[in-house]
Amino acid sequence: MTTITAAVAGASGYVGGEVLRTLLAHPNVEIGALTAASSAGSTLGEHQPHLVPLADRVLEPTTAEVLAGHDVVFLGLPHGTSAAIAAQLGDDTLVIDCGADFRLQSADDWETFYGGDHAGTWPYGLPELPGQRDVLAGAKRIAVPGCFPTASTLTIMPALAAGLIAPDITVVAPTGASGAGKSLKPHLLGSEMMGQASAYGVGGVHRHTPEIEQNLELVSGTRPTVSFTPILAPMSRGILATVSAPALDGVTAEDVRAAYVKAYADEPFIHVLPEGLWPQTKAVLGANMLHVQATLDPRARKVIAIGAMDNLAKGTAGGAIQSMNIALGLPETTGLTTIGVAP
Ligand SMILES: NC(=O)C1=CN([C@@H]2O[C@H](COP(=O)(O)OP(=O)(O)OC[C@H]3O[C@@H](n4cnc5c(N)ncnc54)[C@H](OP(=O)(O)O)[C@@H]3O)[C@@H](O)[C@H]2O)C=CC1
Ligand SMILES: CC(=O)N[C@@H](CCC(=O)OP(=O)(O)O)C(=O)O
Repeated sequence: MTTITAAVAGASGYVGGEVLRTLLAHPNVEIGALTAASSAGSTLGEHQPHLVPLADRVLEPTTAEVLAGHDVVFLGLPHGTSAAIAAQLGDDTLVIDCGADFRLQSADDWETFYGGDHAGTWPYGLPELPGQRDVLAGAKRIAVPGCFPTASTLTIMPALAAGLIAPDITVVAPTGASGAGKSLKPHLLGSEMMGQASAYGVGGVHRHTPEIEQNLELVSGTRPTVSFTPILAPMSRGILATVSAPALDGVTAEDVRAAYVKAYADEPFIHVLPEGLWPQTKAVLGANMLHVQATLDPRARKVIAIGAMDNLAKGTAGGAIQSMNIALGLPETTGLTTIGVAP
């Protein structure tokens, strides 16, 4: 059996932790160096108590010297820090960046939504996009999508691809606190977020907006308008992407259902729910899985699609390992579970 060595930078963070949890179940992977910043020198168990098999491993500083020599390096680092590290890792290493630095194709979009210089564009790790598995096969650099772009794109993609909707898409998406990472932020204190839901990034300013548009342009050939509103909900993990768009003349609920069933019939990590059932975030917790359902609102003449996904699993670590499998020529589903944790 092929054995792959994998290092994880940012191992003390939420993404690093979920990458490691997933890699521990991967039959081909041997876990190598684990790195962090302020936590270097401490053990992984101090930060990730659930990762018992790695509890005694000591976190090293995040340097190219420590990360070199592995087949795969996962970067779970803050925005803006990946490019310098990646530039020092040779083309014989597969570098998988879970941050945003290499996701966008347009330097203008980067400047508008992130500011500063655009580091570049890497093969985009969303295998379900048209033609993307070919792009990822043999890739040596992969940009893991943002969590909202994965959920939103996959939730509306079949309706757009089948020509059922106008390119005027609205996304409203409750999400859990883990999406913001581990570092202390006042609005994520339990006293602030327990028992309430609150919108943020309102008015087309959230940085995932151009990424969703970029993905959907690949689907339909023209760039749609996306109005995206995220909502912080009192949960740890999860996204419930609620996506709507005007239905074109003559489109029926049966057309919508048929488009989703057909589009995702062979996708191992997307489950179209039986008619009448709607996605729930708990059903996909810890799973590399999107649950999706769609219908027509006949009075408003809108297609309504809802997708549930774990932001850290299919939304980051699971998606990253799915793309890794494709890049390395392994079966795409290796080491990935589709079974959630509920209630
Ligand atoms: N959370 C999520 O749902 C998702 C996150 N992402 C992206 O993944 C990346 C990591 O996110 P997340 O795990 O949530 O964040 P966390 O804040 O939980 O973890 C950040 C990690 O990066 C390390 N780190 C911090 N500063 C530096 C630095 N200057 N150089 C090297 N390492 C550093 C931290 O180490 P230490 O503990 O020692 O400070 C920690 O291990 C981000 O780019 C984020 O945008 C992508 C998709 C979803
Ligand atoms: C609750 C919360 O703050 N969620 C994050 C999710 C983004 C994310 O994790 O993706 P990136 O890799 O692009 O940072 C946010 O909206 O910014």
